[in-house]
Amino acid sequence: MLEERWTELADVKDELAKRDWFMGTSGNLAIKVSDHPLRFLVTASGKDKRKRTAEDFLLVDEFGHAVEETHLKPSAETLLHVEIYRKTNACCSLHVHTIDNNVISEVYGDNGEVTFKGQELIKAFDKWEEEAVLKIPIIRNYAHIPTLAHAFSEHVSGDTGAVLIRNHGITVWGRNAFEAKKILEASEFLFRYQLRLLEHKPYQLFKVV
Ligand SMILES: CSC[C@@H](O)[C@@H](O)C(=O)COP(=O)(O)O
Ligand SMILES: [Zn+2]
Repeated sequence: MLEERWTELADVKDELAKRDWFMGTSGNLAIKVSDHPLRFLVTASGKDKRKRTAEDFLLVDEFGHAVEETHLKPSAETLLHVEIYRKTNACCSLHVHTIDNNVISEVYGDNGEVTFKGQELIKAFDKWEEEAVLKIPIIRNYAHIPTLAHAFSEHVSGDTGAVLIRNHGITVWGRNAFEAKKILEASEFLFRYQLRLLEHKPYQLFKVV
């Protein structure tokens, strides 16, 4: 089980790396290994997530603490992943910093959310109705991680979801690695689309959907 999950997460990490979504040492990923007790693999802190090594992940508990003695440190943002597994049935959570998600979070940050409507890729969020509306919350970026995790937690519900952290990045979750990656890719598509649209129709910025 542990090995399977490790490989699954390492494969997703490689795919996101191919898209160049791990600038600097940014980004962190997690995958659930067991429910009772809660155990999940999370990326080790401060690493270049574009590299694949035997020390990429470590197993942590429901507090985000390493389960075994190790020189590795869990991701600085492990508490956000803890909130996801504490509050939902999600099994995988992904966090990336991209230029697009940062710009979107700044442009729409004062609204506390960004809204999408009439875009086919909204279906990736399991919204199949004709005029589906997708709202992605945008929270403030706190340097103090327990405070950030608390603010983040208010928007964590449902087994799939996404939250933007202003001028920082996005964290998404899904029932498995495939679904979390789908949500992440769809979000980044929508952000790029919205930014391109604003170049051509700047008034869209002020339109309330
Ligand atoms: C130096 S990059 C940004 C980090 O502060 C953080 O936001 C991040 O995404 C990666 O931190 P990490 O502790 O490696 O999981
Ligand atoms: Zn981050």
